[in-house]
Amino acid sequence: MTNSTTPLLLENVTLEYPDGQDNTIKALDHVSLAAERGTVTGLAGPSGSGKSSLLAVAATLIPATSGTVLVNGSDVAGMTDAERSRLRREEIGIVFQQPNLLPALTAQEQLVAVAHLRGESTRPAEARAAELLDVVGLSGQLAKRPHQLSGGQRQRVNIARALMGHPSLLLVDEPTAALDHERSASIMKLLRQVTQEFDLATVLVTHDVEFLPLMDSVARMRDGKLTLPASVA
Ligand SMILES: Nc1ncnc2c1ncn2[C@@H]1O[C@H](COP(=O)(O)OP(=O)(O)OP(=O)(O)O)[C@@H](O)[C@H]1O
Repeated sequence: MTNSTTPLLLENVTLEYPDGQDNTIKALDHVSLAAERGTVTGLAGPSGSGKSSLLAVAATLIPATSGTVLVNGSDVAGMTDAERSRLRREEIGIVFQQPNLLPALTAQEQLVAVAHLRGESTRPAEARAAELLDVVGLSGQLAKRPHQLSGGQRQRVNIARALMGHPSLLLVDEPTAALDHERSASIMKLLRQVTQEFDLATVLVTHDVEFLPLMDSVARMRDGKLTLPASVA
C-alpha cells in the first residue's frame, strides 16, 4: 500500500547513459520500487547491475530518462534545481561508502556545518549534533577529528551527519565496504536501529549477503532490472 507519505516511490524508471559512441547503456530498465517508513530495503546485485544508479536517481542527483520518481509524493521531474536541492537538504539523507569527512573539523562540527548550510543557528545545531552522536554511540568522541577516529567511528559520524536534516528517506551505498566484519555488522545494526528510531525509509546497497537477513525486504538487481522486493522476515 503506497500513498503520498511513501518517502520513495519509483515507477517504471529507466536511466540511460550515452556509451560514448551512438548508443546508450540502460543502467535502469523499467524499475519500480516503494520504500516505506520504518523499513530497511536491501538492494543486492552484481557489480554494474545498476544499484548506485538507482540510489543516484532516488537522491535526485541524476534525472531519470523516463518513468516517475516521487519523494514524499512529489514528482521530482517537475522541480527546479533549487527545489531539488531543498528536497535533498530537508528530506533525504545520503551515506556513501567513504565517509568524506572534512579533516579539520571535529565530529560535532561535521554535523553543525550541515545545519549551517540549512541556515540553522549554532546552539540548537550543536545540541542536535551531540544528541545524534550519542545515538550512534559516539557520545565521548564529539571533539575528535577524523584522523583520531577508527573507520567504523568515521562511518558512524557519517550516518549521524546524514540524519541532521531530519530526513524521511535514507539512501546508503555500501556503508561497510572499507570495514572489517565486526565493524560492518555493528554499522548494519546501527542503520537498522536509526531506521526504526527515526521512522526512516532506508534503502541500502550491499554486496554482503550475510547482512540481507537484517533487512525488511530485499530487492535484487540484474542488468538494470529489479526483482520486486520479497520479505525476508
Ligand atoms: N556515468 C556513467 N556513464 C556511462 N555509464 C555509466 C555511468 N555510470 C554507470 N554506468 C553504467 O551503468 C551500469 C550500472 O552501473 P552502476 O554503477 O549503477 O552499477 P552498480 O550495481 O552500482 O555497480 P557496483 O556494485 O560495481 O558499484 C553499468 O553498466 C555502468 O557501466
